[in-house]
Amino acid sequence: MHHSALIPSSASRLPPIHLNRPTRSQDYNISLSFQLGISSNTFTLYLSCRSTSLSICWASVTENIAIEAQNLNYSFPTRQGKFVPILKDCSLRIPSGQLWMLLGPNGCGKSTLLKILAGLLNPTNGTVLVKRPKSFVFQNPDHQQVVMPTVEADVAFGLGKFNLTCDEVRSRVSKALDAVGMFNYMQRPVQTLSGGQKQRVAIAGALAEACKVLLLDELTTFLDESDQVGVIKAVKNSLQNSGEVTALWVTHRLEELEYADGAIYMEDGRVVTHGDAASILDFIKAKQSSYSDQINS
Ligand SMILES: Nc1ncnc2c1ncn2[C@@H]1O[C@H](COP(=O)(O)OP(=O)(O)OP(=O)(O)O)[C@@H](O)[C@H]1O
Repeated sequence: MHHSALIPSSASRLPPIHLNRPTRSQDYNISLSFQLGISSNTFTLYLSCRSTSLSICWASVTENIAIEAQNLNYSFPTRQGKFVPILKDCSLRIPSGQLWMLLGPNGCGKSTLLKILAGLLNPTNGTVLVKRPKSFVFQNPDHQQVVMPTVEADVAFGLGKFNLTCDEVRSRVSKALDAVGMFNYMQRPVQTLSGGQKQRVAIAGALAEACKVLLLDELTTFLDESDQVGVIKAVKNSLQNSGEVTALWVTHRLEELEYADGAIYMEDGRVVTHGDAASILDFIKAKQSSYSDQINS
């Protein structure tokens, strides 16, 4: 892979710095990224090394990109000491304030990619930039962050790490529960909620912590249709209210694409295509119909 693939075209490139030739004879690439909290902007330092020269450039990651991955690879180590490739050269870009979906057949690597974006797994190589704070919400509502006796206490629980007054905590909890349509459930014991309501409370917890990116792993898998629609509308509503929260939603359900701004379609560890939701829906439908034609012929 040529080093220029790692460098955004908008980057202002500095003159190359020449280094001694590496001891190994083949060309190789290095890409490193740093997130610096300089005012409201995020800056990335890209280092690209090819054989005898190292070129360095600063790229300002524009405010309107919330999630960016470049040439991500991930392999699982086996007990025999071998590596099984799971993600292969995945690149994607998601603008701020949008709801994107991640789709693909079972085992294609969606959850693995989401966990890398969440920082729960480290990629074997490649770069990842995700705006912070970011929150990962799990698939099964009974296995996740919901731990306190009432809905209000549960959402307030995560705010303990901030130095907030009681009024600030109350205000954040109310706003977050309102955004997901759970304001009237504030005093309900968590265990009396439906699966979808628990998911909405978990999302409210992330919103109360002022998260900028929500990473949502197949939230609707165990939900019935009305809970499913309730959760997805809650996410959409939260994004619209804040204007700056971005969500990436892993799903198998094509009908959920109607709520999305954009989507990524994966197969066998690769990002096959990504773009606006309508185009991805057309792409998947065309694939499905050519598959049925093959079966019926
Ligand atoms: N801990 C692990 N060790 C070894 N292989 C794993 C591990 N976790 C996942 N895999 C493999 O990695 C591949 C991708 O898994 P992943 O869960 O990311 O896929 P997915 O697209 O989310 O699947 P699904 O839609 O079924 O949830 C699969 O082949 C899976 O078997």
